[in-house]
Amino acid sequence: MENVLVRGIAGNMGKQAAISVMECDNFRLSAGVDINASGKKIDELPSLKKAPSREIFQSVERAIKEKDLNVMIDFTSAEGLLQAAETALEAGMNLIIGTTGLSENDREELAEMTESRGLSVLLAPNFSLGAVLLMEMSEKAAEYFNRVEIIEGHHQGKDDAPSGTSIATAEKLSGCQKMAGEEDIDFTVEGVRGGEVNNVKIHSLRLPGLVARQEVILGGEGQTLTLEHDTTSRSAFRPGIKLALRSIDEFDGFVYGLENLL
Ligand SMILES: NC(=O)C1=CN([C@@H]2O[C@H](COP(=O)(O)OP(=O)(O)OC[C@H]3O[C@@H](n4cnc5c(N)ncnc54)[C@H](OP(=O)(O)O)[C@@H]3O)[C@@H](O)[C@H]2O)C=CC1
Ligand SMILES: O=C(O)C1=N[C@H](C(=O)O)C[C@H](O)C1
Repeated sequence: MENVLVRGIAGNMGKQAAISVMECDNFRLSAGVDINASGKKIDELPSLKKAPSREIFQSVERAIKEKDLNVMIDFTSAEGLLQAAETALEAGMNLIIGTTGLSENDREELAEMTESRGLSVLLAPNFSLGAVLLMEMSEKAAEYFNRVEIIEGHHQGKDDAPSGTSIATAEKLSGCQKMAGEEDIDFTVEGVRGGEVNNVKIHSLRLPGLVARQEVILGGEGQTLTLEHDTTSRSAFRPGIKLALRSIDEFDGFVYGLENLL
């Protein structure tokens, strides 16, 4: 039986991660970490009433002192993530990270600290299988189109933009921009053409009523192709989190993207 710590357990996704652990044989929900909920028990959190009555700690250091832990799942924010990851790796834990907002440098640092300790880390910007398939299909479609742009939409509480998923998608599609380069347009409103990752334009919506969505729109001579994925409930992320848990002992080193486990 492997003991799992969920960091960010009181948040939207921490709860989904906790339920995923409870639904996986051979894994036990042993503890949580969360800034504001520390001192409470997991089963005191709304929507986790059926969870085991285990402690929520203030920090990973504290959790490690009190518990024997094998895996950490992280859904928090980019700030402080590398430090927490290093502490968990130092204690010999494998990591599943869903937190977004990390830079390319952060990813490289994570990869280095993973390899040097011979442990396993999965960093996945999206655990919903549909979103992962959308990325894969977009990459295939991009072979046949000249241009591509991404529109991503999320709830207003999201603290990073553009989304981790859109960044990962743009990184897969950069080869598509055969006619890339600044358009010959007078921009009367600054920023109106969106932001850019690897030459791919990304437009970010933040609106009440949205959970998460992404459109990849490819343009070619006389036609466009639109691939769209909508997450209407965060339960969509659970099958991917469970897949990550069941796979965590089957690979070594740093893996970026759930598609590598499919
Ligand atoms: N990979 C994927 O499939 C998905 C990834 N995400 C990503 O997951 C992350 C979390 O999203 P979401 O659950 O919606 O966010 P929430 O704000 O709902 O949850 C985050 C939780 O983590 C806590 N927290 C933040 N920083 C720390 C810290 N340093 N130590 C301990 N606890 C901390 C927060 O506490 P407090 O509220 O007090 O700050 C909060 O309870 C985001 O980066 C988001 O983009 C989201 C959905 C899917
Ligand atoms: O913050 C969210 O909600 C989500 N974040 C991830 C991202 O940034 O891509 C995944 C999903 O879109 C939900």
